[in-house]
Amino acid sequence: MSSKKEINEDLVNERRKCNFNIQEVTHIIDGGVENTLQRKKIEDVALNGGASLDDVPEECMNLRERYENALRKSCVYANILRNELLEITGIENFGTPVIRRTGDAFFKDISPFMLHLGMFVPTIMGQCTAEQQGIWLPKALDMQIIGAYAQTELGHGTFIRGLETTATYDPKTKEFILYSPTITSYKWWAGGLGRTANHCIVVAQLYTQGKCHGVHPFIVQIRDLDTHMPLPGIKVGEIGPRMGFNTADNGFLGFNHFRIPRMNMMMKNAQVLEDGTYVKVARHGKLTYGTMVFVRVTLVNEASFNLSKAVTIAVRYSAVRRQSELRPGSAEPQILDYPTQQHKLFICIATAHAFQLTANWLWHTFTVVQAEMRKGNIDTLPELHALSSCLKAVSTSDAAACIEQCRFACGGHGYMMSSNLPYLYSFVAATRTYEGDYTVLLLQTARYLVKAWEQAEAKKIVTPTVAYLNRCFDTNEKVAWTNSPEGIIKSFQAIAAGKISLCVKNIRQRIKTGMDYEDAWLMTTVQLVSAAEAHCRSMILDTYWNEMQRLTKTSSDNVKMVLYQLTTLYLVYWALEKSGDLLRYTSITEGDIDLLQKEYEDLLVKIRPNAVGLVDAFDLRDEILRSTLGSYDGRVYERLMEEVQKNPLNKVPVDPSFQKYLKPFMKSKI
Ligand SMILES: CCCCCCCCCCCCCCC/C=C/C(=O)SCCNC(=O)CCNC(=O)[C@H](O)C(C)(C)COP(=O)(O)OP(=O)(O)OC[C@H]1O[C@@H](n2cnc3c(N)ncnc32)[C@H](O)[C@@H]1OP(=O)(O)O
Ligand SMILES: Cc1cc2nc3c(=O)[nH]c(=O)nc-3n(C[C@H](O)[C@H](O)[C@H](O)COP(=O)(O)OP(=O)(O)OC[C@H]3O[C@@H](n4cnc5c(N)ncnc54)[C@H](O)[C@@H]3O)c2cc1C
Repeated sequence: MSSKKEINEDLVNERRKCNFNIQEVTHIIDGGVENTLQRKKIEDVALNGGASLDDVPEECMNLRERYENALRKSCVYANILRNELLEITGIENFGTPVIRRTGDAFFKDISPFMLHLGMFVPTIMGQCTAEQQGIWLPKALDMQIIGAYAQTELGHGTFIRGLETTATYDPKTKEFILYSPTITSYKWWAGGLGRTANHCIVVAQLYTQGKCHGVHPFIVQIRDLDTHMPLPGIKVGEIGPRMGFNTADNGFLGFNHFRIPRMNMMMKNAQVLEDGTYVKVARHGKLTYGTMVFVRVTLVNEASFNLSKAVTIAVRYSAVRRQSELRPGSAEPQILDYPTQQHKLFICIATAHAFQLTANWLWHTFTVVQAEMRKGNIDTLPELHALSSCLKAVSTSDAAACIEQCRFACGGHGYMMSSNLPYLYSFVAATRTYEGDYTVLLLQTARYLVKAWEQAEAKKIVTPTVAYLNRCFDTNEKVAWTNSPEGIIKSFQAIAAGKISLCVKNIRQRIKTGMDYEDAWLMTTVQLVSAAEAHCRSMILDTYWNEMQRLTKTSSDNVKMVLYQLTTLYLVYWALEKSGDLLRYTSITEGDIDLLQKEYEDLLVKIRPNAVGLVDAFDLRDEILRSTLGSYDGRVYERLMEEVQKNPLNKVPVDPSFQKYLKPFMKSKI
C-alpha cells in the first residue's frame, strides 16, 4: 500500500506518457484562459469556505437526516453564493454553470435550493414585468424568500394545456382564486416544494370574465415566513423516495380556494386588468414556456459536465485497476489496456467534448434569440425551440447511457455509492425525463423538420440549422460516400433529410388512404422520432467538428493531434453505429464499413497513451468528483477502506439486531 500522500504508480506513469499540454486542453474546454482562471477563482472561494465533507456519507443517512443535512449544507453554500460568488460573477451571471458546479462539492445528491436557483429565479427574470421583478427579484436573490416551480400535476406533465389547477380572477377583491378541483390536479414533483419553499411559481388555467385563457404562471406564497406553517387553503408535502433527487424534497401541492393578489400573476406576456379584462402582450403564444427553453439549453451543459465527471472516475480507475492475464503467467494488465475497455471509455471523453462545444454554441444561439426577442423579433423562436428540444433530448439520453457505461467499466466497485457513479447516473437519467420527456421533445423537433421540408420543397430558403434540406431536396440518388470528417457529416445530413422525406411521404400516403392528418402523423411518429434524432446527430457532429477546428487553430501540434483523434473517433463511432442508415442513404459499401472499423480500432490505440491526460484536462477537483475510485491520486483501495470506516453499521462489532432477531431465530426449532 502506498502512503497517504503518494500518487498511485500507474497513474504517475500514465501522466508521464501523456504527450500533450493538459492545460491547453483545459482552456479549450473552459472556453479560453480567462474562463479557466475565473472558474478556478470561483472554486477556490466556494470550496475554501468549507465544502462540507460529511462525516457520515449521505447514503448512510435515513430520509430525514439526509434532508436536514442537505438543508444545513445548502445554507452554508447559499451564504457563500450570495456573499462571495455573486460578487465575482456579477448578479446577471448568477446561474453560470461554473457556480453550479461548485455545488457538487457540497451535495452528492441535490440541494433543496436547486430549483429556487435553477427555475424560480429564472422565471421571475423571464416572466415578470420590470415592476414585478423589482418586487420579487431582490428578495429571491437574497433568499429572503425561497421558491419552487410547480407546473407538473399528478395527472399531467407533458401536456401542459391539460393542467387542471385553476386561477379565477375576482374583480371585486382584485384577487385570483387558486383551486385544485380533482386529485389529478394536485401539483406533483416540484423540487424544493415539499419541505423547503415558502413560495412557488404555479402554472394554472387562467379564468377571467367567464372565459379560460389557457395556462399562465403565478407567484404564490404557500408558507408563513416566520413559522413555515402552510397557509390556510394550502395542502403541501413531500412525494416520497425516488430513484435519485432524494434530498430535493420534491413536493405535492393543492389549493382550496386560495386567494392571491392580482399582481401575483406574472404579467410580462399577458395581463389581467383590474376590471378583469385579459390583455395579451406577447406576440408568440408560447413565451410562457420560456423557462423550460432556458433550462433545456442549460441541460446540454449539465449532460457534458456530469459525463466528464463519470469518465474521469472510470478512466483513472481503469489505469489503477489490474485484472486477468494476457498470456499465461504474465503480469496482470491495467484494465485500460483492453481495447474493449477503451471502446467503452474513449467515446465518453469525446461525447463530453462534443456536448460541451454544442452547449456553448447553443447558449450563444439562445442569447442571440433573446436579444432579438427583446427588440420584438420572434421569428427565430421556433428554430430555437426545435434546437433546444432535440439537443436536450439526445444529450441527456446519450449522457445517461455513457455514464452507465462508465459504471460497467468499473466492475463491482462502480456499483458502490461511494464511487459516485450511481448518483451521477440517477441524476442524469432524470434529465432525460424532466423538462420535457425524450420522445415528446424529439416530436417537437420533428414538427419543425416537416415544416422545413415543405418549405424546401416549395423552393423557399429554410433556416440555417436545416439549410442542408435545400441541398438534399432534389437528390433522389444516394449521397456519394467519402470517408472524411466532412464526408461523414454530409452523410448524416443525407440520413436526416432522407428520413424526414420518408416521414412526409408516409404521412401523405396515409392521408391518401383516408386518414386525417392527426392520425397520419400519429402512425408516423416512430419514424418522426428517428428523423429528429438523425437531424440532431448531424448537428452535434457538425458543431463538434467545426468548433474544434476553430478552437484549435492556434494550439500546439500535439494538442491539435489528440483532439483531432478524439473528434474523428466520435465521427467514426457514430458512422459505425448508424451503418445501416448509411447503407440506406449513401453509397457506402461493406468494404468502406470494414475500413471504418479498422480506423476506429487504430484510433483507440492512438488515444490510449493520452487517456489519463485527457480526463485530467477536465480539471475536476476531488472535492467536486467525490469518488473513491476517481480521485487524482488514484488511492482507490485505500479510499474504499476509509469509506468502510464511516459506515454506521460498522460502529459496533455486533449489531443489536443479532440479539433481537438472529439469535432467537437460530435457536428456534423447526
Ligand atoms: C447554484 C447555481 C444554480 C444555477 C442554476 C443552474 C441550473 C442547471 C440545472 C437546472 C436544473 C433544473 C432542474 C429542473 C427539474 C425539473 C423541472 C421540470 O421538469 S419543470 C416542468 C417541465 N415540463 C415540461 O417540460 C413539459 C413538456 N411539455 C411541453 O413543453 C409542451 O407541453 C409541449 C411542447 C410538449 C406541447 O405543448 P402544447 O402547448 O400542447 O403545444 P403544441 O404541441 O400544440 O404546439 C403548439 C406550437 O407551439 C410550439 N411550441 C411548443 N413549445 C414551445 C416553446 N417552449 N417555445 C416555442 N414554441 C413552442 C410547437 O412547436 C408548436 O408549433 P407549431 O408551429 O404549431 O408546430
Ligand atoms: C426528478 C424530477 C424532477 C422534476 N421536477 C419538476 C419540477 O421541479 N417542477 C415541475 O413542474 N415538474 C417537475 N418534474 C416533472 C417532469 O417535468 C415531468 O415528469 C416530465 O415533463 C414528463 O411528464 P410526465 O411525467 O407527465 O410523463 P408522461 O407524459 O406521462 O410520459 C409517460 C410516457 O408517455 C409518453 N408520451 C406522453 N405524451 C406523449 C406524446 N404526445 N407522444 C408520444 N409519447 C408521449 C412519454 O414519451 C413517456 O414515455 C420532475 C420530474 C422528475 C423525474
